[in-house]
Amino acid sequence: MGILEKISEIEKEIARTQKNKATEYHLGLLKAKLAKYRAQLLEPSKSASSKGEGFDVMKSGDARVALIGFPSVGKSTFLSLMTSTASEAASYEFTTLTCIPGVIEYKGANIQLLDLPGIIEGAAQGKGRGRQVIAVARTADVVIMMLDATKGEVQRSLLEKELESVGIRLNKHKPNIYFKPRKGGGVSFNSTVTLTQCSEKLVQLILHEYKIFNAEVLFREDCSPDEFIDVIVGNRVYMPCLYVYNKIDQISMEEVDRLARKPNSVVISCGMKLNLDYLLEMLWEYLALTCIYTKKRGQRPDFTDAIILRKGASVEHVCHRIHRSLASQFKYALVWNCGFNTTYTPLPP
Ligand SMILES: Nc1nc2c(ncn2[C@@H]2O[C@H](COP(=O)(O)OP(=O)(O)OP(=O)(O)O)[C@@H](O)[C@H]2O)c(=O)[nH]1
Ligand SMILES: [K+]
Ligand SMILES: [Mg+2]
Repeated sequence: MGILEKISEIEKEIARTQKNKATEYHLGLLKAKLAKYRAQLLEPSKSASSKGEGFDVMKSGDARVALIGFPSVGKSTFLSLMTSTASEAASYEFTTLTCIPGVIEYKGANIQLLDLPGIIEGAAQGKGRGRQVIAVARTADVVIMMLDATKGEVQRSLLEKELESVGIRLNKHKPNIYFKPRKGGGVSFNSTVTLTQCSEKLVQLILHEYKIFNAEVLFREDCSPDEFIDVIVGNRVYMPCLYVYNKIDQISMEEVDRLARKPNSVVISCGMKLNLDYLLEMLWEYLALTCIYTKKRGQRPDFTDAIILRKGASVEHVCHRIHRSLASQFKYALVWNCGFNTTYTPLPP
């Protein structure tokens, strides 16, 4: 049996297994198996053709945003609107076949925007250019999931499922579980909170499935078995995602209103250039970038030249951006109106 068949067998079994106390362990085990097969599926295949030409775009600028969506939702139209790069747009599906980079200049930052081919159901298993697209998505700082406002919600959940199945976690934080395999001593299990979804026995079972017999596990949060598996597997990507509903020129005001109220969502029309400014504001927020301006003694700051860093960056990060020798000679900094961490925390080596 091929991996795909095994995956589908397990998925079917999970679907037909009733969720209750008696089946809890069985389900946990199935999920662990499922995650294992998916991981195998994602291992780069030996044949060179799967790599796909036209997808290895260099990272550049201060941040990277990937455009993910079904065909013909308006991704290329959006790239051409927001950047000085033109990406061919047309009414037929799969107009775009490679990764097309553009740059959005905003608040002095250069944000790399990547137009990508449309993806469809089954993308994660290699349908269309799904795998290449998803591989690019993993390298982004934020994903814009572009949706056609005239089409149903099913698009959104299908794409979420595709990304989920390859270990991309949208708008979720890393589960707060301490996990450390060790040489001996069995599994030591502890939790600082009451657990309603996992138990020591279930954790043991899942670990055994991964052939881990010695480890330290500490739950600091009431996590689910899936979240625990994510921690064991380890290569998950936790990524902010903005759901962008395009083509609102085609739907009623009531419908626009309904979509706009959904969490993490923005409504736009590329055709009529509606709400694009607001989308940029939201994107900026999701990228969590901050502008730092330097000033000379007795002079006003130079607001035309910002140092762009992630929120949470330290003064040391700023030093490194200015000159790599600055941090070692650094004595103190005067910081105004800061959205960033002013304590001096040495960078990891
Ligand atoms: N009505 C309307 N049509 C739009 C809007 N934005 C894009 N379109 C149209 O939608 C069609 C598809 O646009 P593309 O930009 O090619 O879509 P895409 O997502 O890049 O498509 P693929 O590259 O094939 O995946 C084109 O005919 C566009 O003119 C919009 O806001 N409103
Ligand atoms: K198209
Ligand atoms: Mg396109």
